[in-house]
Amino acid sequence: MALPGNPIVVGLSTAAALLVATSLTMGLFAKNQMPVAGRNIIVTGASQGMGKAVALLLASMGANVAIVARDLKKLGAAAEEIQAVMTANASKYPDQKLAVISADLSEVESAHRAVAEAEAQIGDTEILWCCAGGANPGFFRDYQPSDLEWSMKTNYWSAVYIAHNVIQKMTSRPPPVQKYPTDGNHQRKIIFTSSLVTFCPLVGYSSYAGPKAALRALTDTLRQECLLYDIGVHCCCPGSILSPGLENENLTKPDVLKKIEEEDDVPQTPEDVAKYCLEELQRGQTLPVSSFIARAARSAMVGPTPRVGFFFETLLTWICTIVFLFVRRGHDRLVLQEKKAKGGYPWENRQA
Ligand SMILES: NC(=O)C1=CN([C@@H]2O[C@H](COP(=O)(O)OP(=O)(O)OC[C@H]3O[C@@H](n4cnc5c(N)ncnc54)[C@H](OP(=O)(O)O)[C@@H]3O)[C@@H](O)[C@H]2O)C=CC1
Ligand SMILES: CCCCCCCCCCCCCCCC(=O)[C@@H](N)CO
Repeated sequence: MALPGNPIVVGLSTAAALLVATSLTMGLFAKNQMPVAGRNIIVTGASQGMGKAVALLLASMGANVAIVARDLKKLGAAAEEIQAVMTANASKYPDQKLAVISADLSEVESAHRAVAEAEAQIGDTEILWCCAGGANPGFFRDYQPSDLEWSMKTNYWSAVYIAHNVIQKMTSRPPPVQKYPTDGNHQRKIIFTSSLVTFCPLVGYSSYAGPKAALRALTDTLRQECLLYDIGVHCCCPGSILSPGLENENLTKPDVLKKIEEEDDVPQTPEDVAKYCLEELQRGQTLPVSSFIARAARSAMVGPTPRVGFFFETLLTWICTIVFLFVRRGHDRLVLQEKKAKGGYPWENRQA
């Protein structure tokens, strides 16, 4: 037979072919899909937690940054840290700009004002990264209607009003000339922040999972429309972040949810979340995650959303679809234990 007989040659060429195939699918040879140096970026929720870490990271890489949140005192403290990073950068990236904007983004007029002020100070928006959000965990039956509305405003409208305004502005003018051109993709971008909860809804997050899943659905839909405008649309889905927001929500978090989170999730620092989400964005991932657990959950829930690293991600999809059956049953079991601890259904012998 005329097959290449030498096993070393066969072995080496197979290995080389596999390496090239995986490297291509894993995006190793791919271009940077999100260069940030010299670009104008609005970061919302940037006075603390993940948003502040994102703003600091982008500033350290040479971006012009506009930070938006409500409380001016917290904004001022964050601005000092960001300004220090920019000052240290001055020789590499001269004239880096920082804008500090106080606005309640859940109000449409304030959201529009925030964009106008940001653009007056740092220039036309090239990237909007929405981090503002927060959770008020509890049981659905115990919420007031206003609690449910609060979550929708805080997580959904605070991102949608500003993104809508920025997209209208972006599509009415051509992309700007790059101050630091690279061979990467300088496409403009909208980035939302959802949560791992959008892949694995959990007891206690009934007010939060809806708006966060809505952001993911919006991302998929808007990504498709934005092919018309060459604007990228992405939605970060991190697990627990060691932020002031998490400390605060833990004060009212149901015990059963705390238990699930302690067992299944390892909280990350805001800095790690910012770093890994940015790496995923630079690889072009539509739903960036920052931990393996979130990546596993995403793979089971990715559906038609584009994925980077198709072969590996699809293999993970097959495995995690099965694993998820057991994970969910484990969570259900913890909920049933909670029912027992509480003395049955609420209308029976209920203690709490
Ligand atoms: N912490 C976690 O465990 C996880 C969080 N997430 C999500 O990641 C994002 C960041 O979370 P985290 O780091 O905990 O954030 P924090 O809760 O610590 O901070 C929230 C930020 O958003 C701002 N903000 C809140 N509401 C508004 C509003 N209406 N208008 C303008 N700014 C607002 C806050 O400032 P101010 O109050 O002054 O307005 C603050 O800067 C959120 O979207 C969150 O849902 C996702 C997964 C896990
Ligand atoms: C295939 C296997 C997948 C397994 C997945 C199991 C995940 C369970 C852990 C859930 C952690 C919740 C993190 C998000 C919290 C959040 O968004 C709030 N803290 C907001 O502030």
